[in-house]
Amino acid sequence: MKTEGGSTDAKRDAGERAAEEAEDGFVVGLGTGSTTAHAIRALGRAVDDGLEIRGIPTSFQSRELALEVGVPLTELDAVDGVDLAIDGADQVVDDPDVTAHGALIKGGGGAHAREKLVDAAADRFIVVADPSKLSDRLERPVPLEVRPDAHTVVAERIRELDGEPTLRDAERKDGPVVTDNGNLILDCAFGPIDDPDALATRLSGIPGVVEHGLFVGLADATYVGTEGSVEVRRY
Ligand SMILES: O=C(CO)[C@H](O)[C@H](O)COP(=O)(O)O
Repeated sequence: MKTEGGSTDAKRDAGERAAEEAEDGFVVGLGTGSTTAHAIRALGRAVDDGLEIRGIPTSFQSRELALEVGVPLTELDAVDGVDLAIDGADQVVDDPDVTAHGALIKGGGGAHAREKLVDAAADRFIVVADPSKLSDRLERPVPLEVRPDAHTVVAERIRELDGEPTLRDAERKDGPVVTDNGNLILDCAFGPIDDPDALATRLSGIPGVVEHGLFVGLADATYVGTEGSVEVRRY
């Protein structure tokens, strides 16, 4: 379930601007997706120019790209902390008048379990986005990474919460998407989500759910590329 739309230039502007926040000695969380890929490429160029960082990939995709562009890698359990995480989002609440301002839906690439681990561990978590991701509330389906043997019982619990679960199908492979962790993805439509924090708590409590794609209270800022400039939302 990749987010559709969004200009490449806007994504590049956001990603490259966020990469400028990395400093010598930083451990940097490397998110997943097309917007973050611009940040990883910019970090690779900065490393070529002498910046000394280590990256923690959040997916097979971000690991491969980091290796390709020369960002030295480490692991979450091999470092004392994460200084900065840069990651994309599928939807971002952009309304300073609501408590959910800055809450996210992630997992369009099925990488949200590792992304949440790394983003939550970071001293500073910057979301990179183009304007198509901004919304006054979260309403896209929420991806749930679920254990393969649990997908039918989790789907039933989602229906009890008035959600509509859909097992994510793979493209160019018969059957479902299998995550980097060997699990399945249920995309769960709840309609407009008035209280993401409350829904996040309920989803976390369902046995068999490895991780859900609601990121509430985690982001420190969103860098929004607007084709030529970058608007910064701080939380
Ligand atoms: O959460 C994610 C992957 O699980 C991505 O960050 C999210 O889907 C945004 O991707 P893109 O920058 O390609 O629009």
